[in-house]
Amino acid sequence: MSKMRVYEYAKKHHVSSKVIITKLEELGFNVKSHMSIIADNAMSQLDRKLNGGSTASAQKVTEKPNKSKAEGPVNQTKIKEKSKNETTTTTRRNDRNTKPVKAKPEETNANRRTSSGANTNEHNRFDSGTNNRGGRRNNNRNGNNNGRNRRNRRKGGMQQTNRQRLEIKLPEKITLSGSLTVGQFAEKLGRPSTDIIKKLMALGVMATKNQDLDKDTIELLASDYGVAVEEEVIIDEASFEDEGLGIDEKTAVVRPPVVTIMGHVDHGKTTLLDSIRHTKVTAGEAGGITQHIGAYQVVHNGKKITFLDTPGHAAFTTMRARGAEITDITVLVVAADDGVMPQTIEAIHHARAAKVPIIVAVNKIDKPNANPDHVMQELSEQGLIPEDWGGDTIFVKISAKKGTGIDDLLEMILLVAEVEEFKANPDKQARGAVIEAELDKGRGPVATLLVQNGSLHIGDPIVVGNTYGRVRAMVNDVGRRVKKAVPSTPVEITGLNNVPQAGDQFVVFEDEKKARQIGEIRAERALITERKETTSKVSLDDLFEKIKEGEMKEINLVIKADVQGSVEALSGALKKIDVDGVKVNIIHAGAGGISESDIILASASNAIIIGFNVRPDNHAQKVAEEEKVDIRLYRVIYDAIDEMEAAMKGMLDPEFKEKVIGQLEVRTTFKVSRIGTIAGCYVTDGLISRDAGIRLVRNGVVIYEGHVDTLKRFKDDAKEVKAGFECGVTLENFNDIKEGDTMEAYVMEEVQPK
Ligand SMILES: Nc1nc2c(ncn2[C@@H]2O[C@H](COP(=O)(O)OP(=O)(O)OP(=O)(O)O)[C@@H](O)[C@H]2O)c(=O)[nH]1
Repeated sequence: MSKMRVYEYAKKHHVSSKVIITKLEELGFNVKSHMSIIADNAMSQLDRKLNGGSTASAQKVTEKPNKSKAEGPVNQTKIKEKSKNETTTTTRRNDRNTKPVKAKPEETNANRRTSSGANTNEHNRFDSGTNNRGGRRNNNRNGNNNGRNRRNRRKGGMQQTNRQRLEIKLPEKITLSGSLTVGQFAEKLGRPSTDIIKKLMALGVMATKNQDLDKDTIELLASDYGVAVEEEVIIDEASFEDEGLGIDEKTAVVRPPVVTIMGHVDHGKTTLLDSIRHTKVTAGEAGGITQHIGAYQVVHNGKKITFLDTPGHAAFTTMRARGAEITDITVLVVAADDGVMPQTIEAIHHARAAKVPIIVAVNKIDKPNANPDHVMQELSEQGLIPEDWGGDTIFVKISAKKGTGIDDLLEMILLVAEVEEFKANPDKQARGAVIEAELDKGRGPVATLLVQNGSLHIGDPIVVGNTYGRVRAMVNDVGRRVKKAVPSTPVEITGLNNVPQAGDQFVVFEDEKKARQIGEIRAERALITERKETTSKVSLDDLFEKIKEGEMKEINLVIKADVQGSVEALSGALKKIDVDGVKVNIIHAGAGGISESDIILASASNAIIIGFNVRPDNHAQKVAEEEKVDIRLYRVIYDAIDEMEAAMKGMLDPEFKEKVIGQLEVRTTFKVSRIGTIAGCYVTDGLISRDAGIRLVRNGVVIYEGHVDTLKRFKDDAKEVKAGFECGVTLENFNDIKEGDTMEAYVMEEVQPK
């Protein structure tokens, strides 16, 4: 029996949720709301109570025996219901004759087949004529010769029709996209519609020629004729992201690896990129190295490596958030004099979420206080164990500033590339992603593309994100005009009708007309999507639906908390939740406020953010809204765990949701002996009201949560103060307010269940 919520059950039985809640309470079950799931034992008792002892479906059948005549598409559920219906009726008759008949329709048919002795043809399993006769035979067995004669006459006629039908050859397979009407299905089979209608009747479904059949029913009927059903593959060329890069393993050849450099602030990412570029880009190339197109290629030992010239994980994950997976290898730069820092860990999590191998570059080894062993030790704790210590992570000691170890690093990148075997088909039409794009005053839209498969040529008709055009000019990373770009090559192109976005994907089409058509469709779709503000991102509210529909087997979480201890406690507890075999997967956990980087990571990995005693800053909040990332904030660890578990079980209480109504900055404070600390605030966004809930935030961490005690405009009490105005605020039982703190005003709003 599948799980059902109270309202679903009520709907099924055409009564109000209240009736069901009352009945459940009468049965001694505690029901929270109409959203509550009915336990299996409760459901069976409820079924009995509602139906006076019979099952729910039997009751329904008794009341409405001809429900199948109702309009609407025929589907398997209806058939199953009808089969039950049929069965119930038969059982009753047989009860009277004290001859019980097996319940399942197949078995009834099997009986019929055996008793008729002749027809073992699978194709006629559901033949309505025979099936009805089966029922009649039971009734007529007590010596009704008229019935038998009639049956024999019909049987003769039937055999003749079957012979005629055999002459019309059935197709081996039929194709379908979505549903078909009875008439269309019959036409595909080369059979009269009446045949199909009869078969449906045998299944207890009354259908007309124009009635829609769903896919399952079509498959069922077709298999009865021994005909296979194939889904028609409609290639939506405008949704090329779904097609992947189209790499053909058989003809694929090795391509250069694409490398991204990540690491903590000031650990030397830019210096390393510059150092590689200076030492490796051949001097004397036209344009030299003045050109910057967001990526460059170097040659080491005769082999090419492509570097993305935008250090930092923000760029990396923004790409991923847009669906582009372009990095093959991550070089994690860690300064030997500083060791593992928060962004080092973040970078590890970003790379892991993207399933990209990591090479560690221990930088600044020229410094007197450099301690590479310490870095190795710290990274081992993060699961990156050096090869020297028995692990499988490559560590290279470098000085980006002095150029030490750069060759070793490149050597190692090539080694990883060799092991991973990055391949592409240079002979295909090009596909890839946008690294950067901008509007150039003179040249119009300019985009740096990374060719990921195939080769890009001058003149190629192209669709890039929601833009299109023809590759007018193509320039490589050293400023040279080129006619062709093979896989893993970054090139800057002109000729697009608009500016695409970083991370957008591109595809070359056979002709310009097609490219234009596809580009326009995509632009239009993007506009509609933007208008609808639709999102496929997961939120705690819709988690259960996704689990139920089998869409989710893993729930990705980003956890942020005020201190490391809470991070560990919360991560540990959340990881243990296991509902319906769905696993909680923590892709990043760290101490500190919720930053834009957290949001982008969550967006790229379709994760929910769990914040404990922390808040997103204003910018992060805006990005979260844009990216539709669900942020859940808690002050009690158990609330977080309970809510996550409830959401996974579909029991999330949807009644109230917090709505932030305003943001305030504390600009000064006054201490008044009898009153306490008065915060002189400026409302930066929205408003604050007298009855609002307040959160006091210091450096991204929630210091206080409670209520406004007094709210004043100058000396007068105020009901609310809007953005752009100053006010005096005191908080209930709290005085530790400091200049520079921020306040978040919120109210609780009732949410209508979906
Ligand atoms: N001694 C020494 N200094 C280095 C080395 N690599 C980088 N630095 C210095 O470290 C500082 C930061 O280097 P950057 O390359 O800007 O670091 P980054 O990681 O790109 O920094 P952000 O862009 O701010 O994230 C600069 O002053 C560099 O000169 C090195 O190998 N040795």
